[in-house]
Amino acid sequence: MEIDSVRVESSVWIGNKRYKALLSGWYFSWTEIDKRNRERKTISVPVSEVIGVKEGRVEIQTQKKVEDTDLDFTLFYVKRNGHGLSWSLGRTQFCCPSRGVRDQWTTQLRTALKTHSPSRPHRLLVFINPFGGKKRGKQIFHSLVAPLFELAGISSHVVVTERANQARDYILKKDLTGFNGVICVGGDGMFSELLHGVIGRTQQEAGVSEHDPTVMLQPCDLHIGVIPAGSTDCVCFATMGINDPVTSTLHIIIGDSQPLDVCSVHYQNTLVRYSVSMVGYGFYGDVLAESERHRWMGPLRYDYSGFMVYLCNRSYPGLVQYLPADSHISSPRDKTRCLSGCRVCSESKERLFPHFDSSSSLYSTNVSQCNSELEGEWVTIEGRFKCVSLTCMSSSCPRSPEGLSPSAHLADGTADLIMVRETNPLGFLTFLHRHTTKQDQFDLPFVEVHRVKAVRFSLPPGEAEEEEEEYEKQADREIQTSAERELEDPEKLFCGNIAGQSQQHLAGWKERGSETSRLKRQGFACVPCCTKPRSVSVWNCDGEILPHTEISCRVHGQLVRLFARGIETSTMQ
Ligand SMILES: CCCCCCCCCCCCC/C=C/[C@@H](O)[C@H](COP(=O)(O)O)NC(=O)CCCCC
Ligand SMILES: Nc1ncnc2c1ncn2[C@@H]1O[C@H](COP(=O)(O)OP(=O)(O)O)[C@@H](O)[C@H]1O
Ligand SMILES: [Ca+2]
Repeated sequence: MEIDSVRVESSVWIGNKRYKALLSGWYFSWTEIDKRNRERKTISVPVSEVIGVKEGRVEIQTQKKVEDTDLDFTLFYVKRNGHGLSWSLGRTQFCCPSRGVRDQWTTQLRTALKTHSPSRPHRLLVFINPFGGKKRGKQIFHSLVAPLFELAGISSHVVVTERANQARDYILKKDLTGFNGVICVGGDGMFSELLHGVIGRTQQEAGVSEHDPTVMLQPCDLHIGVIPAGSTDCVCFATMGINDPVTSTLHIIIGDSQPLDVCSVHYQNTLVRYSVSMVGYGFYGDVLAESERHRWMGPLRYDYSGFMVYLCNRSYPGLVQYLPADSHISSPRDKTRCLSGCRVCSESKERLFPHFDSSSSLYSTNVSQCNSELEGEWVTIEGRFKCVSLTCMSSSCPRSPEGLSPSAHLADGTADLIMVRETNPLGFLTFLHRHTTKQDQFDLPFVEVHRVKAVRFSLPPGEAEEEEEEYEKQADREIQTSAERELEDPEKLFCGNIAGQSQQHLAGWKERGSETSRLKRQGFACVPCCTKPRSVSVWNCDGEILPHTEISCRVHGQLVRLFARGIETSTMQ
């Protein structure tokens, strides 16, 4: 074996073939040597993508040695499948000429791993929503995720949630010392809980008021990981290009880091919620409100409700004001894509954090800095809309592989405002259908899209009071909705599949249900489709119904970090 400060090299065997193994700089590679000593095919793995090195011949699932030998070691690494977005665990067994050489390889590889991957997590806090999506969260974690964490030497503390907001409250209140990240196994709603916990805690610790809509929020260090097990899984899909638990787990293990823009939603001077995917009024709000009554359908509830709400053919009056972003940097119709290593996003960092103090890793929360982000001329648009949506990222998901706004950026400090004016049913169907194809959904006469830093929505003066009064009356008659009736008989929520679930689980759902009915009493939530005229819709904020109609939204560039790297272009091994 040859070792110098930058290279380690030796002959090894894989099966009955001889190879030259080489560790050089950032890469470990092995090249087949044929019988005439000529070099053949090389496989090269970046050290940063090595998952683990084990002595002996080790199986993936059991991690047990299948044969006790002093000469072998097994390398586990990231393997790209298909177009490269889907990752799986690669495994290669190497046989060395002597035990000494084997021990040197394992030592050198482990040292290289520490040097080249300093930001890997060692301890993670994991929250599993047992009821998200198709209710397979626990199974996904224990069969696919936990064995990989163990292989990579990551320890985890697992909390299976028993009620809504348990994960958020845990992050806000408990001691998180020693954790390098928080992970959710669930959908966008579960991600949103972690988002609120992490942002809230960071602001508490930094002494920043989340309610002040003009304040510069403190960016969060604690990384968030998403193992998709929900209904839409938009956050996962839009940051990785795929919804696959193993791919997500591998991104977490290697400590990938992707900054993400977050939109804060305020009602007057109170923070209502944060959003990363969609704040949507009109169609998307109505779909969500309708879908809550059909939760028992699982992910299909959105397709069913989408169809029902489409048939209602509603449009709503509104006054939209927005603060445009710098159109010289990028535009929602520039046909570009935010991909891994995106130039627009990396160049945004300096603009977003001009006073970053690298010695303390703190960002000055100077209000004047923040106000400079809020400088510019507001634009006002009034009309009747089928929907008004704001998205900080593309919001691509399996239902819409290109997303709500295909050219939006994950971390540029802007969001895209999409306004779809009142149109005929066929026109709106064309708009919706284009979300499922590569056709431009903005190339329609009744659609407007703008890249923005902030948005305000209100009901047009005059019309507002009259219509809200009428809506309040309608909503009062709807207090006893079918959702409530289902909650009185919670087994229906789970489609009869309730055996073995604790009362506490039901209480969690009940808490959500009573929140929904409280909103209904206030006249904010949806009433059964099509039966009555309505002039006020609701806001869908990452899958939660907001309790206010008149809101203001502001984008906070790169506020949180995910264990992800953005969507990679094809990089086959
Ligand atoms: C004729 C075909 C029409 C197809 C229309 C497709 C449009 C899809 C746009 C999807 C945007 C998704 C934005 C993400 C929203 C999620 O945060 C939210 C909650 O997800 P989860 O917690 O996983 O349940 N999902 C939704 O609001 C569902 C919207 C579905 C609209 C049809
Ligand atoms: N144990 C639980 N019981 C009831 N609700 C829960 C529980 N754990 C999490 N939740 C809530 O369920 C909502 C939906 O969860 P999510 O994982 O996003 O699934 P889905 O994608 O199917 O909507 C989230 O908003 C979360 O707050
Ligand atoms: Ca953005």
